[in-house]
Amino acid sequence: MPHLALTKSCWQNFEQLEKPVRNGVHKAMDKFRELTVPQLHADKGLHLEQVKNAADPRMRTIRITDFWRGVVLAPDPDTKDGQAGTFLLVDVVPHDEAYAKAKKLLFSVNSATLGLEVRDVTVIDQLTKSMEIIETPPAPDRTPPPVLPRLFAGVSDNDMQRLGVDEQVLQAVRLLTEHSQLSTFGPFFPEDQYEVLQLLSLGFSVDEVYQQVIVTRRPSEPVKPGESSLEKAIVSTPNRVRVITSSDELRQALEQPLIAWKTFLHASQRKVAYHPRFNGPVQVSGGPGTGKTVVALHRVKHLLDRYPGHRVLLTTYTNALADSLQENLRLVLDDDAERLERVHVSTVNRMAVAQIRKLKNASPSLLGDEDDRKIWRRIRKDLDLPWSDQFLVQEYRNVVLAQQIRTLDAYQTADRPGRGAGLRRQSAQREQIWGAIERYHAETEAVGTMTHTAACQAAADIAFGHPGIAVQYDHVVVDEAQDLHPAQWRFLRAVAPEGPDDLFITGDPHQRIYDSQTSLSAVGIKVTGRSRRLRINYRSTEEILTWSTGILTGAPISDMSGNGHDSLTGYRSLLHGAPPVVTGHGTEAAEIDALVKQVLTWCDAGMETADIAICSRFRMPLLDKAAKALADAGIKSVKVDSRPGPGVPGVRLATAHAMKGLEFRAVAVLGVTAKSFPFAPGITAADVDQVQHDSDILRDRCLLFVACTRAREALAVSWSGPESSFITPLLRKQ
Ligand SMILES: Nc1ncnc2c1ncn2[C@@H]1O[C@H](COP(=O)(O)OP(=O)(O)OP(=O)(O)O)[C@@H](O)[C@H]1O
Repeated sequence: MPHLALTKSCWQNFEQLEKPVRNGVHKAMDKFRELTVPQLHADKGLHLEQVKNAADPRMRTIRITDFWRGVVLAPDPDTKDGQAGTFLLVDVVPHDEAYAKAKKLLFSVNSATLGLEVRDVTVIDQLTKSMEIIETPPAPDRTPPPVLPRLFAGVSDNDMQRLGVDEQVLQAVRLLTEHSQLSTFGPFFPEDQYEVLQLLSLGFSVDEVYQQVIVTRRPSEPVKPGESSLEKAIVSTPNRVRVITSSDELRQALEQPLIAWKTFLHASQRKVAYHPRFNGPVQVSGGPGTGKTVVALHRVKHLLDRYPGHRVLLTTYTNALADSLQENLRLVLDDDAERLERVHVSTVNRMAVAQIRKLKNASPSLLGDEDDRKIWRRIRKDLDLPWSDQFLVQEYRNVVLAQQIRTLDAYQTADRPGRGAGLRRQSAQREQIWGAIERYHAETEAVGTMTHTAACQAAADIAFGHPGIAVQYDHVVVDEAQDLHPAQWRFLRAVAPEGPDDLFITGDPHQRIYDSQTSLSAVGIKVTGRSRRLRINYRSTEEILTWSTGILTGAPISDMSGNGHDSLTGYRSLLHGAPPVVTGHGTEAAEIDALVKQVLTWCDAGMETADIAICSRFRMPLLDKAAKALADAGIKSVKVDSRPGPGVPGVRLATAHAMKGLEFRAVAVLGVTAKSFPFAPGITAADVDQVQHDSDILRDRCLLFVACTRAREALAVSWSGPESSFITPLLRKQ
């Protein structure tokens, strides 16, 4: 019997089809599973027919209803698969459109990745011709235009071929002189070839592109003699094609809403998520929206399937993100109770508190940042210390807690990485600070309070000290890892005993928005040789991405392993849309007025209120004013902190910190002023500690970057009065 496969675009369009058409698809698909190829051809209802004058002689159409047709790619006729091979349902469209589409599509097998690819031959030819016309020499009496350097002049035809760029594409590519032309042409090229060209244009060498694209994608087994390369390509392209193996699978698949990330992983995502076994901790990094969370979810699935009976901890940074992970886990595990039961989803802090509660039979009372700072302020004043409250808070958190320093002697000799203000070893200054720390310990212990970070430290001590009592997991998967403090890492290390597939870590150092600079190796987590990077953004348009990435230009970002710097080189999106709306206003009232108009425009364009988020650095006063103005305009709003479920209507209101990990079709970032980004009271003065000052500024820069990169289709950035210095260079470019 023949097999059936569906392309990603066919799936994506299926949801929009009317019920009778969907029923027609089901009926047609049933026949593909029940009949032999000759029977399929003979079936009157199905009307499987070859398309005349098609660019690809294997193109067929099938009848779905009176007016709708399926566009189908038939197996290669001259191979044994011609009789039992895979039919690919490419799209379901009205009759005339189906024939027009079937005529111009050409499927091929990429010579390097061996993946299936498709192109509209006519469009590429037309684009090439239009470029050639521009190049035609001018009349003899006109001055010839300057010869522009070619975009890919440095890449030989042989190398292009080695990377799978074929003749038709190469002919077009050789005419390109600018990146913008590649962005216009690219989406018409076969996907793997476009990806190769994008990376080359971003400055990656031929060998680097070969490693990144070809090696990751090429199937490990070569095409066997007699096997059809088309057939092999169909099964080797899971990021764009889904092969259906049973009638139940088809029915279930078509009935469920399409969740592209569940089915069509990019090769680089699949390779790491479904890697059979890692010998130790793995780190996956990538810019915003590159699918790190998606990969983490698929890894959980893989671990549950590979290790029956094993238990997995899936952690993230905030409760809101943990809720969303739990929800998505249900989807990726198809609601399978047995596997769901073996996964615990929690924030690290919540786990740590549970750990302490288990041992001490009482919950610690947790100190918020503001209350913690008040304690330090009092101690500073009482002891008449020459340092600021902030200096003391940071010294305790980033040196003492980070390195588990428990005695004056240890503090006197400790390195203080990331701290610029010099404190000599064995000095009276360190002794003075230690006095304050002892006082802090005594005060907080007396009333039984601790910060979340201290709770993680205590929980790690319990876990290491009482292994019998501590909860342990066979595997720990960590999302949003960039902000974890060393104490949190130690706790995670304690709950995940060392071994194969012990820790799977995803994060992005460009989104570090808390004051935690951790080196994984310093907390005993060695990822050398097991570090992977994702580069394609699936969330935002290239326009939003380019603008947002500009906020970080020139800012050195240290990587998670602690061994060097991270970069967004090669980070890109395949989506395109309108550029961000970036506007300064004379007054806050004018900014809020413009916001309400913007939200109404987005709603008029068909967005639900829950698809829209409004964000500012702080809740007060802007978000409250925005909520009131929206209410006056009859638009409901709801705070993200109140954890509204996905079905609750209302524009989402969030502080920039609360936007971490979330995404919306449209995002308005308000109050991007010189006073808010950076927020001076939160920045250590340069003359107090230059290193900490730079790190505080960077943290605020990343915060604005995080807020802007939550937008999928539309981003509006606004301020009143002087704008943030982080965006001034971007305004000059506009
Ligand atoms: N292979 C895929 N196919 C389709 N959509 C995808 C794919 N991978 C990720 N996405 C979508 O891209 C968006 C971003 O994914 P995800 O949240 O996993 O990225 P992330 O790297 O964790 O982002 P961030 O670091 O900004 O929080 C989500 O809407 C997700 O569903």
